[in-house]
Parts: sequence; structure tokens; C-alpha cells
Amino acid sequence: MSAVPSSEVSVRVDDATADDVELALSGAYAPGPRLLTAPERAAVAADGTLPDGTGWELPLALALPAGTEQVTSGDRVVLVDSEAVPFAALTVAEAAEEDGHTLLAGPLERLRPRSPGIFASLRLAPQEVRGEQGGPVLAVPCARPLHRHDVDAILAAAARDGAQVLLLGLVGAGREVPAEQLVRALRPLGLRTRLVPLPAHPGLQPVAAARLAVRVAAAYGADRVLLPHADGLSQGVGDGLPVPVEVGPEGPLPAPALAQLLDRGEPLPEGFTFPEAERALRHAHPATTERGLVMLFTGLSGSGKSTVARAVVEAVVERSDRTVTLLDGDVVRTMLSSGLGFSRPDRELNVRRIGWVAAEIARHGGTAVCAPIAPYASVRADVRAMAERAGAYVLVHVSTPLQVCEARDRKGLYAKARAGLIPEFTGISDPYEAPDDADLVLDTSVVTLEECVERVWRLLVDRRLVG
Ligand SMILES: Nc1ncnc2c1ncn2[C@@H]1O[C@H](COP(=O)(O)OS(=O)(=O)O)[C@@H](OP(=O)(O)O)[C@H]1O
Ligand SMILES: Nc1ncnc2c1ncn2[C@@H]1O[C@H](COP(=O)(O)OP(=O)(O)O)[C@@H](O)[C@H]1O
Repeated sequence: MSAVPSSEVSVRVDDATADDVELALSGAYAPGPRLLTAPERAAVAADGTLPDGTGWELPLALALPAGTEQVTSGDRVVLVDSEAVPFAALTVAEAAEEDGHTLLAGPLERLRPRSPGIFASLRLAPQEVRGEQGGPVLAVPCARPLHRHDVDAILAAAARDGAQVLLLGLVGAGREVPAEQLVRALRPLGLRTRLVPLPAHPGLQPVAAARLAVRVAAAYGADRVLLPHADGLSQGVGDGLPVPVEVGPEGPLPAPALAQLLDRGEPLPEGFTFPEAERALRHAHPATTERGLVMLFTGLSGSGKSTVARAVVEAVVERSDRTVTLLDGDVVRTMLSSGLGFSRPDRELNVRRIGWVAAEIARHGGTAVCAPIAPYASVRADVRAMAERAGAYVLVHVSTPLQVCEARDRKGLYAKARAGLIPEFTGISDPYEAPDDADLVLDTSVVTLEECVERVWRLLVDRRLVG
């Protein structure tokens, strides 16, 4: 039995961290079920080994979210996933300050299983997969559909070595192709497929990411590994691991050319891929004219956000096949954000909610047009991140000067704000942080409504967001 912890806090972790913890707990990660200490992380980052010489790439630790009570060595931290399941616990061995964050290290233990997710039967622990087969195993870690030339190379390599093929569909957080589409693309190949929740690690160098995939494949029982689309990365693997065979680098259609055809919704070259792979790709990467879209109009009260946004919605509906939802300030504040006021936390929550709903609309291929003041740059950055994960994002700054907005004073609010009757009024007694990342700036004191609409439309046409 473990010692009684000095204190216990709960920390909600993002999906990528939860996936990493899951792999550490399942035995797929070389350091075992634990998060790495500062010296270990430094060694891993510097030369791809733990201090004891074991090869390892991932400097896995837990950043304590801002606002969480401080923890120290000996405390227990319960990790809660995005479905609110307290699935693991960390006994803190080290709490180190790094780049303004507290990074926690120490042993992990499982508290309860996480929701297995879709295709649960394909998600097995390394030891279960290792127990499934005899003889040599050629593993192929894949994060995107395999095309004909990949499959030809896989089958040739397997035949050469008399090996069975094991497709490891990498499906963790941040992956380009969602799990369901990857499985649909891989299944018809008739090869043994297992899903591994290895998230994308944007901080890792490509060589390190490739090595990590090879190590995880080895943990799943592979003695040979094939990296599709590896583009020379396998040169850097070595280290006593199965030497990966490479397909590639790109096959007959380089990735940028493939992306361009998908962007334009044009046909792929005859015989390049399988129908299921093409379907999966088009689903994950729709033509730009069919991709979800979030447009955010930001600006002072009275700047013209609602007026321009409404006119843009009408133009988009009249001129394109897009279906549009207008998240207008009034509707949002009476429905989605009813009860919220205008303090900084309330405004942040209001704008985040708008961004979340808009991103969901975009995720399903729709168009969301939003027109809140959205005065804070940090929250607009969050909205941009949510939207870009789901589709395209366009930020329009309606930059009409304060004096003009105040002179318009359609709702009589500026007069009240000046009289001190409305506290925290944007532009008068509350800040507005003008964006420096706007795609378009419209000053409605000098640009007519018709011209505003045409400028937005031209931007959409230039970006191929409307056909
Ligand atoms: N204190 C204060 N500051 C700014 N605005 C105020 C305030 N109190 C009420 N209103 C009215 O609320 C509208 C702004 O709401 P938003 O949801 O767009 O604001 S925010 O993005 O959450 O900051 C805004 O509407 P618009 O004129 O359409 O922008 C105002 O009419
Ligand atoms: N070029 C223009 N574009 C948009 N609105 C304009 C323009 N010129 C004048 N206006 C007027 O400015 C006011 C803007 O109000 P509104 O669209 O509700 O702003 P917001 O949503 O930013 O508070 C409206 O009365 C509108 O008729």
C-alpha cells in the first residue's frame, strides 16, 4: 500500500496528455508508467536518451494549469480526462518551474479505464497485441490513409521477410485524419489493424517523432517497422531499434500536390489510391469551398459589426451553397450567454462560448458568422485556434473610430456610459485591444455598407472559400 499523500488535487488534462498518460500506463512508453523529471527531460531533449542511456524522445511531464493550487513533492494529483473521468493519479516526485509553468514528474497509477472510444475492439494494450501473433511482424505506423504504392511496398517487404503485417493506426489527439476515417481507409486492405492512441506531438522534431513511432511499434511486438511517407527520417532511428524500411519518400504524388487537388475538389490521378482512402481523405480534407468556416467580426459597440455581418450573411446565402448561422450579439446574450454581464471573466466566457459553438458548426461543414465586441486578444486567439482546428477562419476588424461609434449611439449606451450609468463600457471605461491579425479591416465611417460586403466577399473568393 502506498503512503498516505500529504494532499490531493484534481487536474483536468487535455486529450493529448491523456493519450500520452494512457500509453505510459499501458507499457508502450520506454520510461514506464511515470512522468519525467527535469534532468530526464533535459537529457531527452539534448540527445534522445534518458540519463541511464535508454533511448527516448518524449519529455513527458504535466504542466499544472494556471490557478491550480500549488503542489509539492509527495502530493497526489488526480488526472481527469475531457469526459470528467478521474482515470489516473500522479504521486509528485518533483515540481519544477520551467518557462513560467510548474511541471510535475513522478510515478503514475491507473485509477479506472478511460472510455475506450470508437472501434474499441481495435484498441488493445501492447501485451495483448504481442500475444496475438507468432513469427516476424512488420509493423506500419500510419497516421493517414495508405495509397497503392504504400501497400505495394508493405506487401513486398513482408513477403521478403516472411513477416505478418500489423497496421498501427495512430489516432491520438491532434492527428489530421480522424480515427473513424483512418479505420475505414485501412480496413479494406485486409491487413491486421490495431489502433494506438499516439497523439501528434507538434513540439517534437520530425526525426524524433518518427523514432517515437518506431519505439511504440516495437512495444507492440514489431521486429520490423515500415514508415510510409518517411522522407528519409528512418536514417535517424537506429539505436538498436528495428531498422525501418522506408516507402517513399512520397510516391507518385507529393503531399503538397495531393493537398492542392483535395483543396480544389479535383480528381486524384487514376490508380493512385483506393476508393476508401480517397473518401477518407476528402472527408478529412474537404475542398475549400465545402470546408467549415468561422467569420468573426470584432469592434466597438456601434462600429457596424451586426449591420455588416447581416449583409454578409445575406450575400453568402444568395451567392453560394453555404448554409450560414449568424451568432448575433443579442441572440447570444439572451440564449447562449444569458445571465452573463460585462466583467472581464464574463466577456471571456461569452466569447469562448461563441467560438466553441462556431467551431462546432464549422466542424460539420457549416458557416458561422459571429459579431461580438470580443475585446480581448487572448480570447480571440483561443477562438482562432478552435476554429482553425475545425475549418477556415476569417477575422474582420470593424475599426470604426470611437468618436463615430459614440456619435451614432444607436442604443443610447454611450451617453449612459459617459454619465457613469454603465460601468465597464468598452472604449469608455473598459479596454478594446485592436487585433493585429485581422484578415480585413473595415472602417464603416469611410466605407459604405455595400463596399464592406464586397470586400468580405472578395476575401472569401480569393481564399477559395466560396465557389
Ligand atoms: N459595459 C458594456 N460594454 C460593452 N457593451 C455593452 C455593455 N453593456 C451593454 N452592452 C451592450 O452589449 C453588447 C456587447 O455585447 P457582446 O456580447 O458583443 O460583448 S463582449 O464581446 O462580451 O465584450 C453591445 O452591443 P453592440 O452595440 O451590438 O456591440 C452593447 O449594446
Ligand atoms: N458603412 C456602414 N456599415 C455598417 N453600419 C453603418 C455604416 N454606416 C453607418 N452605419 C450605421 O452604424 C450603426 C452600426 O450599428 P451596429 O451594426 O448595431 O453596430 P455593432 O453591432 O457594432 O454595435 C447602424 O446604425 C448602421 O446603420
